[in-house]
Parts: sequence; structure tokens; C-alpha cells
Amino acid sequence: MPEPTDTTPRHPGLDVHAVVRRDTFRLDAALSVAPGEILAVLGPSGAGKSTLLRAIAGLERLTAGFIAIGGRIVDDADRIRLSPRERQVGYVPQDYVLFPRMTVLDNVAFGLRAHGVRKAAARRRAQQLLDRFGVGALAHRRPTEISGGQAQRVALARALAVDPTVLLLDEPLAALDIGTRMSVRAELREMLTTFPGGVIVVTHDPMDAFVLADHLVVMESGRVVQRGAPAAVASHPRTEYVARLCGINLHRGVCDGRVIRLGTGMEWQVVDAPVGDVFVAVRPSAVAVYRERPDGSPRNCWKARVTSVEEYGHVVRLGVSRPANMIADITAESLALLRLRVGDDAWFAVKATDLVVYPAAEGSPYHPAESGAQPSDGATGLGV
Ligand SMILES: Nc1ncnc2c1ncn2[C@@H]1O[C@H](COP(=O)(O)OP(=O)(O)OP(=O)(O)O)[C@@H](O)[C@H]1O
Repeated sequence: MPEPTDTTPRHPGLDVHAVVRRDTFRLDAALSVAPGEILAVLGPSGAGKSTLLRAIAGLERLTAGFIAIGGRIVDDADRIRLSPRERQVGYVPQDYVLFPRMTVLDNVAFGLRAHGVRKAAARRRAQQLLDRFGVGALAHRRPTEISGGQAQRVALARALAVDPTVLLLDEPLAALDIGTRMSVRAELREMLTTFPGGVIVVTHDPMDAFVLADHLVVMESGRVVQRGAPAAVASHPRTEYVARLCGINLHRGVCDGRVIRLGTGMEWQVVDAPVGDVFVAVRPSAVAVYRERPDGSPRNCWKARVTSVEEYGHVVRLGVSRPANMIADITAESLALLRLRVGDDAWFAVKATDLVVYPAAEGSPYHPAESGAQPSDGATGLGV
């Protein structure tokens, strides 16, 4: 990570190291987005995602660091601080914030007018964009007379009207109901792939990151805690937050290459695993459940008390907390055969070949699953 004083842009897209101090909160995050690339910033509420976007857009003052857009410094936290309009940034805030008294057409033409484009030309360009996004027929309505999905397209058209180098979308789908969300998400992906600049999509929904983004940055408490391709992040989580979002069991232990000793004292056999401090990820569907101890099984096996039983369609998710927080997905038929209820003891097992083991970086911000949080809380993600 560059030092906050390093103001050397690395490529023609977006290059940022943003430090923002505010009361007890401190944002300190570095990221780059190449032209044509879509980066998702995923994180829990209060992680600093909106603060980061607002800093890039020029709406938040940097305490330290720099922002380079299109190969030029637009903010160095010192002498250089271009206004939002001068930054070549298209910014769509969380609730779209369309001007309620203007028509949809004038909302989209607004940015162009602010850049000095004459009224007739600005309106022509605005109409073209609205047509392209399939909402041209709504040009003369007010924002209060259109749906959430339509408002999302209008807001996107407005942000793109000024030909930005970088497009910043803050929770673009959060205001939509679940049904609309899925279709608009797919449409948004289509629209974004034709945009030549870099895109940052802020979201707290891992599905948005999977469908929309090429790369993923995970933020917690103002810091980047993990980055990579979405599938790689989901299969190799490094924090409990990421593991829960993706519905993966995550543990940490010390490995000698063949056996991992978990923090809880349990020992698991592994195959060709790295030596040292490691993370172990286990898919809930890879955890087998028995009433009695399975005989002669090559699996890692332990007894635990069931703490939760939740049905998700044909899948039943069992939670156990000791000796290690764990979720196991079994079929409804299996549950009927096992006749398990909360408070019952059962045997749990995982094959050595189903354990995904990877080195844990020094000082990694993992919060042990034994901290008291229940494994079923929020563990409703993708189950990859
Ligand atoms: N205008 C403000 N004044 C003071 N503190 C603020 C302000 N806006 C945000 N904060 C605080 O800054 C921190 C980061 O907030 P931010 O909105 O960037 O997080 P976020 O990840 O976008 O959260 P969310 O997903 O809920 O929008 C939080 O602790 C928040 O309470």
C-alpha cells in the first residue's frame, strides 16, 4: 500500500489512497480501477464505503492521501482539490437524489447544462441517453411519477451524461424490491459493460458483487480487509464477515502439513496443506451429520449440540457452537431421518479433501468464531 504522501498515479483509470478522519471513525483505503473495469466495494454498514465514494467525488475532504483520475491528481489532501464538477466523475448517491421539481429529461440534462452545454443540445443528449436506457417515454414525468427501477436508470443516465472517466454507484439496487432488483441488476451489468471508464459499485449485497463486478474489495471499519476476484474472495474468506456473507464456515489454526490444530483444540486431518498459521474454509454442504459416531470413517469427526435448525426450501441449515461454530446444510429428508432438534447432540464430520486450507496473513483481522456470535446469524449467502 502506498504511503499517504505518495501522489504518483499508476494508470489512466482511478488510483486512490483515501484517508479521512471524522470523530472516532478513520477511513484509510487504497484502491485502483482500470478503464473498463468494474470494482465492487462490499462491507457492512458503517464500514466507510460511502465516505470513500464521496471523497473520490470531491464531496468529502481528505485528511491525507491522494486521488488520481485519468492519470491526473485531482486531490492531494493539500494544495490540489478539484471541485466535484472538475473531476470527470459520475456519481450516483444511494437514493439517486433526482431533483423532484424537474422533469426526468431536465434531471439528465442538468449536468450538461452545468458544464456549459446549451439547453437544446443538452436536452437532445439527455433524450438519447434516456432512450438508450429504455426510459425515453418518461422524459416529461417528474421523479415522483416513476418507479424505483426507472429512477435508477434515470440516475445512471444523468451520471453518464457528462462522459465521466469514472462512474461511482452507491448501493445502486438498495432502493428496489427483491423482484425488481434481480432484473435491474442484470440490466445494470449490461449497461456498465458498454461504459469505457472505470466503475466502482458500493454494496452490502454479495450477489451484486458477483453479478456486477470483475474485482472485489471488502471493507470493514474503514480498512480494506480483503481484495480479489469475487469467486476467489468467497471461496477463501479472510474475515468472519466475508465468511458469513458467503455462507462458509471459517476457522483458523496452526498446520504442520497433515494436521490442523484449531484454536478450539480440535484437530483435523488435511491433505497437502500449507504449514503454519492457516485459515480453513468448509462449505456447509460438505459437513455430514450423524446420530451415532460413524464407524471406520476417514473423516474428521466431532460431537456437538445442535443450536439452531432453519429451513431454506429443500435445505435445512443446522448450527452448532461447540467445540467450534459451524453450519451444516442437509436435506429436509435427512433431517426427518435424523430427527434432530435444537438441544440434541449429533456427530459432525468433514472429509480432509473438503477442507480448503490457505495461509493466514500475519495480523489478519479475523475475529474468532468463538467470540459468542451464532453461526446461523446472517449465514444466508451464496453457499459457494
Ligand atoms: N455526515 C456524517 N457526520 C458524522 N459521521 C458520519 C457522517 N456520515 C457518516 N458518518 C460516520 O462515518 C462512518 C462511515 O460511514 P459511511 O456512511 O461511509 O459507511 P458505509 O459503509 O457507507 O455505511 P452504509 O452501508 O450504512 O451506508 C460511520 O461511523 C458513520 O457513522
